[in-house]
Amino acid sequence: MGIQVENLVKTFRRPRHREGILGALSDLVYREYDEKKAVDNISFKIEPGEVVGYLGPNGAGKSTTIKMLAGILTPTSGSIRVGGLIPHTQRIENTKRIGVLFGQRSQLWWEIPVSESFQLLKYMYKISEADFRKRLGVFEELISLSDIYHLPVRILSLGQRMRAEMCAALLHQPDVLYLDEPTIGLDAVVKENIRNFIKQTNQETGTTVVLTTHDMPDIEKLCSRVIVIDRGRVMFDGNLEMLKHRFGSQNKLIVEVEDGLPDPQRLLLNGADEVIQEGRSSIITYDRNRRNSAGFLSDLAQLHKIIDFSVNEPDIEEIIRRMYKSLNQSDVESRN
Ligand SMILES: Nc1ncnc2c1ncn2[C@@H]1O[C@H](COP(=O)(O)OP(=O)(O)OP(=O)(O)O)[C@@H](O)[C@H]1O
Repeated sequence: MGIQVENLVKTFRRPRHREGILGALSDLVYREYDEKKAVDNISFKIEPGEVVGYLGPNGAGKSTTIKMLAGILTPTSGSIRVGGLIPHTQRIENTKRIGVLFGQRSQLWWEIPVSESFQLLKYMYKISEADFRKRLGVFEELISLSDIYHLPVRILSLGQRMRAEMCAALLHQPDVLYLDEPTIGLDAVVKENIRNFIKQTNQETGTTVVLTTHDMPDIEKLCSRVIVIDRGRVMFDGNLEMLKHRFGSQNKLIVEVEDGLPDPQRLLLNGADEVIQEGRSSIITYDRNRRNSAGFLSDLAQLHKIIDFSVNEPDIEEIIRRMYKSLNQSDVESRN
């Protein structure tokens, strides 16, 4: 199922708190409000079966968008179509076709065993006994459920609960899955299990997946495309290769020479963007679209005996960090 979002806006009205006792009394008599545009004219189109990472710094508007896509929040303006439906007006039909997981909040009933939550979901979504059994079998195979199936949710560890939450979100075999921070707070092994589960579900059932995350391996492992937002606006929409090309052209050459340290000024004159010396190593940062490691190495070899060297390309974590930094810089520039 595809998703179409056009000129989406969500403005929140927040009561303004005036300072001091007089301020508090005035607040009681006459409330003033601040407006916050959490989502500011966002448009994108997601094809059926795509796995899209919806990224951005804290407070960028990711959760607000997901809540509008899921029909939990009503947009201030703009339009959303999920498989042709308008989520906030056709809530019931829409809910049947989507699965939602908010990593920070539980969708399961706290006091009752996972198995009974699943029975309730089976009833709510009118899942046949045969389909129910079949899906439990798939979940068991992909993520293993039997160890926690009869335990009440409140006694589950975070990792155990997230396994149950993922299965609960997928029990009715939704066409679209919205995941808000699905791996937050999990240990490395559970994270990897959850990622595999999402990937296999997408591959086997063609479920469209939109996920927000601050976890870079989630993105690398899962997302064929990323949409990056900042202060409610789309800053980048494309595949990871495009993102790497735009923000990941800086390589690091790490060199160790026999006789002391090379002259940083000379390296900077030769086109290095930055030279950091740590112990016996020199870390030379350069833009690989303009320079290459061979150039630096041959120049260094004229004056030094090179003992060791390596070249590091930036990983996705570094690329996103640079992108967020450049978003902040453009903010500072536009304010000046
Ligand atoms: N119910 C609300 N009332 C008022 N303001 C809100 C409400 N929900 C979110 N906001 C504000 O809207 C902005 C976007 O919030 P949102 O939760 O969508 O960000 P986010 O990108 O998901 O952030 P994070 O990565 O920290 O989860 C923030 O400034 C937030 O304070």
